[in-house]
Amino acid sequence: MSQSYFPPRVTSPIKELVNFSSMAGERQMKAEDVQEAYVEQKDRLVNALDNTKSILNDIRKFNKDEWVVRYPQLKECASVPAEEVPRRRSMRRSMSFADDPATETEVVVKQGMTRSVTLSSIPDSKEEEVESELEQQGDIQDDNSLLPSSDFHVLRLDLKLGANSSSTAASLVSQLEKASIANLLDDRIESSVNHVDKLRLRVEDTSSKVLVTGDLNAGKSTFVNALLRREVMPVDQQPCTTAFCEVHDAAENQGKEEVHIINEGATYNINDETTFTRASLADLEDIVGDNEDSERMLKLYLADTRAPSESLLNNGVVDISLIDAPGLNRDSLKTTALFARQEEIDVVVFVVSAENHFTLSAREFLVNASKEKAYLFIVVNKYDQIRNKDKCRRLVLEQIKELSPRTYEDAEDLVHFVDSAAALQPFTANPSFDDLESSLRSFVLVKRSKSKLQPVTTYLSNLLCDIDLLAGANAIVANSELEQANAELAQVKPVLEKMKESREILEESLDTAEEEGTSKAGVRTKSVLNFALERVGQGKLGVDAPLVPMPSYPGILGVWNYARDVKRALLASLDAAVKLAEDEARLITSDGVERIRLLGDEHLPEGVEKNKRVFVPEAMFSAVRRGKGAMKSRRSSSYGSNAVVAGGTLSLGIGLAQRPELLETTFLDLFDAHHHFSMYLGDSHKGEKDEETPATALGLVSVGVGALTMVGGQAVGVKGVIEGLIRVTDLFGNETVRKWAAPVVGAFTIGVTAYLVLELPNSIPKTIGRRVKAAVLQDGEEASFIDSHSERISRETRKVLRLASWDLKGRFNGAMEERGQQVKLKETMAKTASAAKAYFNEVVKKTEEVRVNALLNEVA
Ligand SMILES: Nc1nc2c(ncn2[C@@H]2O[C@H](COP(=O)(O)OP(=O)(O)OP(=O)(O)O)[C@@H](O)[C@H]2O)c(=O)[nH]1
Repeated sequence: MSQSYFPPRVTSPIKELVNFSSMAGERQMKAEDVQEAYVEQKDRLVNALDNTKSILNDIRKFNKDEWVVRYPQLKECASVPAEEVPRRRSMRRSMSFADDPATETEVVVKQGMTRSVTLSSIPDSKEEEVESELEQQGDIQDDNSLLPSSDFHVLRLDLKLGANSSSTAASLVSQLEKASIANLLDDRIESSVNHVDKLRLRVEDTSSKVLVTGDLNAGKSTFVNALLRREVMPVDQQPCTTAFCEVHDAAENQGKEEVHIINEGATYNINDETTFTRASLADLEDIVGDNEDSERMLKLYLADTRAPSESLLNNGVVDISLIDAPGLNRDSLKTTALFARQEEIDVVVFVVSAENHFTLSAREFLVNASKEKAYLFIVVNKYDQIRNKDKCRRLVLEQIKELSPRTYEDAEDLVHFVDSAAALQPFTANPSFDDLESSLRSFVLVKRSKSKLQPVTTYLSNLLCDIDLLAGANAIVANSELEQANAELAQVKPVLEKMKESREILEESLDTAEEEGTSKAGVRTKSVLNFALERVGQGKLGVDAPLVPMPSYPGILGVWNYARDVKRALLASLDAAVKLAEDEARLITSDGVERIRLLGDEHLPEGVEKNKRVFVPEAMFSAVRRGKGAMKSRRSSSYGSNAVVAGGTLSLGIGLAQRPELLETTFLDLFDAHHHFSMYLGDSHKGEKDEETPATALGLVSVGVGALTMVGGQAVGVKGVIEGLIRVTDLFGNETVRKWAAPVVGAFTIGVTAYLVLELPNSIPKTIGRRVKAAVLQDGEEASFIDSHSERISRETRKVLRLASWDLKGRFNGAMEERGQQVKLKETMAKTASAAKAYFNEVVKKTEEVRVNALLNEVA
């Protein structure tokens, strides 16, 4: 006798159930063992379900709070053509993710003893190691059913992805964000958790339901009565059963024998009186008769006084309930078929009359039911009525072979030819019915394990396999993100450290550059202006290449204009000297800016944008030419907004040659009495060339001219001089004066003439130069010409250098902040990825533990 309700090569306790069922004669004795094995495996599965649920809930939480769980997709490696590679190569898979189908990573799917799948990225697993490992598993791979699945079973998302997916579908999916897919996955996991809850309830449910159905009048009620050894169900030659009568042990109803008529639309609850109406067993026939057309559900509680080893209901092992269903007439076929498909129906017992064999409706029912349950228990009733029993047996079995092949294979256990009516006769031996009863008991018990535990086992195996795939793939992603973050950290962190270290040095260097540039510009300005002023003081042009040349002496008649032109030329040369100083400052500033640029090159990390600002030396000191036109031209300047434009302030000197008060020419410009007196009295300044000039008559002339200026005031022209002379001659009216005046006038005349002829061309520039020098050095309340220019130019230089230095500092600080943020980001990324990697590896470990503890490895 072979019994194969389970696949071959099974070593679990369930296998013992099978063995039990195949050992005729020992069935009753082993009933307790069966139950024990069942309970053990049930407990293991309940435990596994609880642990799996906790893993799933944990993944959901992790997905929500810590890590967006990626949904992997495995397919055959496109790079390895199937016909060219050894079989073991099929373990290589190409992994992509639903949110990024274009990026594929080759992975190795390590096949365990079961459907468990361990993923590892190619670099993680040494090629040879993998190959040899796979070779060792050769025998397992020969079994196609054990080949690793390249996709999810339970947690599959309907994303229309995969090896055969069209590019359109793939591109559509690629638009899905990681987070949306993680949400879809979360929903899927949630429904899986709910299913786990349902499975747990089902596994914990100790009852087992046996549905008895068959053709009209086939003897179903008689058969149920025979099993109960009591005439409980109404038996009639007329078709009578229209209700579903579910028979339970009275122990479930506090030992009370009773009928509960379930109220229409109510969900039966034995503890809720509103869901049913109580009735006496004696009224059952009437109740069934009254409800002929309503297909009511009745609950019958019966006390079976027989020993547990004999009784089906009171078997001491499981709570079995028998359901006497209406015959398969046209109206109830559908209802019964539907009923048979319900999950809680563990066993379908089909009663067929030996006289009629299988009717059309019976065939239809059997074909459908065998799809659902595979094994059916068939009772060929009224066998006593058959004369040619062998022929009947042969014909019935042939039909069963056709209708339910699996049942036919185990016909010895599952197909019974009996006389149910005779079984009800007291004290009459009925071995065939006893055999049927015994087989049915075993079948119910074994089927119970099968029907209740197998779906859980299969579901759990698939689910754990999916969790493995999910966790393995995410561990790979986490690992690659960790590596990437660490690699990026290795690049960015030293840069940041270096920047931190060099920040102070850079700031100091920039301050130095600014200070040095500024002071150099100031010093140079002073030196240039000093030199120029010195020369001007000597009556020479302040610069070698003057804008206005020194005029040539035009003769005595043009002396006035000559003095004015000399003054203008000298003043213009001072202006040119200022310009020269500015030009030098420009060069110094350029050097400073370049120095700052080099500091930037030295201290700024790679990839930082170069200074967009352009230093335009010409734009320096441009604001001094203020006025509407100047401002306008600056605004419309071609230097653009990024040009370093630093304007100086209008101070002394710029445009000296344009300042009317300085240009004003007086006699003092021609004859500097004070100077000549000083010279004459030997109070000249040290170092002045005039010091060497001998005190001649010219000195006296100067005195005269000085007097003249006293008379004529400051602003006299040639006309003024003549008028002065006339006024002097008036003095000659006086007698005393007339006496000594003659020689004086004579000397004066000679002196003036000599002076005019000989000295004026040389003395005018010197005099004017001296006066100009004195004027620009003591210009009102303002600082001296040299100091104010030096201050202005150095301020301007500082402004430009500071701007360049601030710009560099800004970019340096910006770059440092950016690097700091990058480091922070990468550190967080590395931390998250590292935690995720550890977490998913732990999940893989946990699922393996669950699998091992639930003995799933042995029954898969
Ligand atoms: N000789 C003989 N008669 C039987 C046997 N089983 C049932 N009967 C008779 O067949 C008739 C119908 O039996 P039921 O048990 O009412 O049949 P059923 O299938 O429950 O009928 P419905 O529920 O109305 O479809 C009754 O008269 C029984 O006495 C049997 O094994 N041998």
